[in-house]
Amino acid sequence: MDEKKLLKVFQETQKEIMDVDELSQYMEKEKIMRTALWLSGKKLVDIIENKESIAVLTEEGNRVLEKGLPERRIAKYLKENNLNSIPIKDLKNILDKDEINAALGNLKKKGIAKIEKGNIVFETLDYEDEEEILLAKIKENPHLNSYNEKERKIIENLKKRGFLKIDEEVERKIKLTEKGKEYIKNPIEIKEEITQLTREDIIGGRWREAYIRPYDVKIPVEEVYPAKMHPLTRIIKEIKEVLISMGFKEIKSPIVETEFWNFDVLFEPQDHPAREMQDTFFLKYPTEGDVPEDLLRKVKDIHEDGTINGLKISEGWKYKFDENVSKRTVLRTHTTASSIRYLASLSDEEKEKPHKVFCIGRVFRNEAIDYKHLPEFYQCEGIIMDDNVTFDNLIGILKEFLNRLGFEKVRFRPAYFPFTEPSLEAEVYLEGKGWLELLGAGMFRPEVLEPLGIKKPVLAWGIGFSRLAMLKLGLTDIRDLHKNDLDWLKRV
Ligand SMILES: N[C@@H](Cc1ccccc1)C(=O)O
Repeated sequence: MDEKKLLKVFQETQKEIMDVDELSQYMEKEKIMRTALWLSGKKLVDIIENKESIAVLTEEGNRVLEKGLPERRIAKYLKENNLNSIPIKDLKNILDKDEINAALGNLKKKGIAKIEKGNIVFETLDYEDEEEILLAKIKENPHLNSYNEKERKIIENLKKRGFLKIDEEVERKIKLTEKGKEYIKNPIEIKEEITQLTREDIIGGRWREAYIRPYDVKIPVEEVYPAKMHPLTRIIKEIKEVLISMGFKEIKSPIVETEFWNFDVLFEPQDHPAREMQDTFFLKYPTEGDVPEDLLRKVKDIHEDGTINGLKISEGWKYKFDENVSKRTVLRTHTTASSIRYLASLSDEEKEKPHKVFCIGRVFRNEAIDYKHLPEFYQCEGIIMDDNVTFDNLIGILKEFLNRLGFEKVRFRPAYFPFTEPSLEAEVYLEGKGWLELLGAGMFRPEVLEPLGIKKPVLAWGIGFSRLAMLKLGLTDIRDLHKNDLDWLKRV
């Protein structure tokens, strides 16, 4: 209906081309462009855009218009006080500090006053100032192309002085095409139109007579940015949904961890290089954490000589285990600490049942910050405990998991972790980037499971989640994940 209305305006005014201002006498302004776009899609009109520079007075410029330029304010002051000169040092009573220098310079440049022995001496107090005149003119007519060269120079100066800024304005005209001209030769009948079908329309039968307007989803509209979750939160949610749909249950564990849970229980020897300063954040407060004594003894035996309750199951690491090291506190370096805490928490009865759990959380490593390293990042970790689960099952599950996260090509290669055997690393293929390492996995070693009294095999995997988030969001710098750049957040 609006389209017909607009064409009817052309028909009645017998004009061929009209701008938005003219048309707004006949139609609401917001509707004009939308309607014109629709008509131009039907080749009935052309939209002609004209970019034009306009000068807009700044807040300061408006003030000047009201009170005069700083140099004028000096002149006014002198006039009111029947003077024709003033010491420079007294200017601070009339002007702001930052106006003084410019005012002095301009008085001299414009030949309005001279400076003699620290005094400003005016030739005349009633002078015309081109800058003031032009400022007033621009307020009336901001279109730059209506000013001549000399005026433009002045405008340039007003801009430098901060009284104006130059903006670009797009002027749009709507012009009938040949097809449009043909169309308006015939009478235009405007029928009642339904844009939103209501219950009353349906019951009352109005739908039968009125024209029901179809949607045109191609009409450009202003972009809107609805409120949304941070992309990282969104991906965490997505991963959780995938894992929950695969039958996993979520677990959590503390960020401040003892070396015992972060390393010892995982059969990482106490002199393992990963514990060294460069990787682990050791905490000053609290210095020590609680460690279950019974388990501590078992873990100590396994580390020292590979025995469990006096039974030798492994070579062990053959060194002197230090219980004080176990109690030291660290920021957890991996979420495997959560998995192992979960296994240790199972009662005898629960140990008879199968378990599938996962944990997503922050982990910390003392690494130099660069495009792919942050000292704090996310990991997502999962375990499956059940009779007869095998390494093949692990590969199958990981393939499924990675596929569901949107990675189609996945490959595995052997790897080493102190707590799993066999171990593997999974890589995913990304178009244009090649193979990228994404996760580590394996079957917990007997040295890990036996002290916990777990007899069933346990599959475990840990995924570098921040990395995954980067890949999914198409970022090349991990720092961008946390920069909270609003433009990026709006779009992503
Ligand atoms: N925790 C290991 C990943 C891993 C988890 C579970 C099993 C094997 C490996 C890491 O941080 O790199």
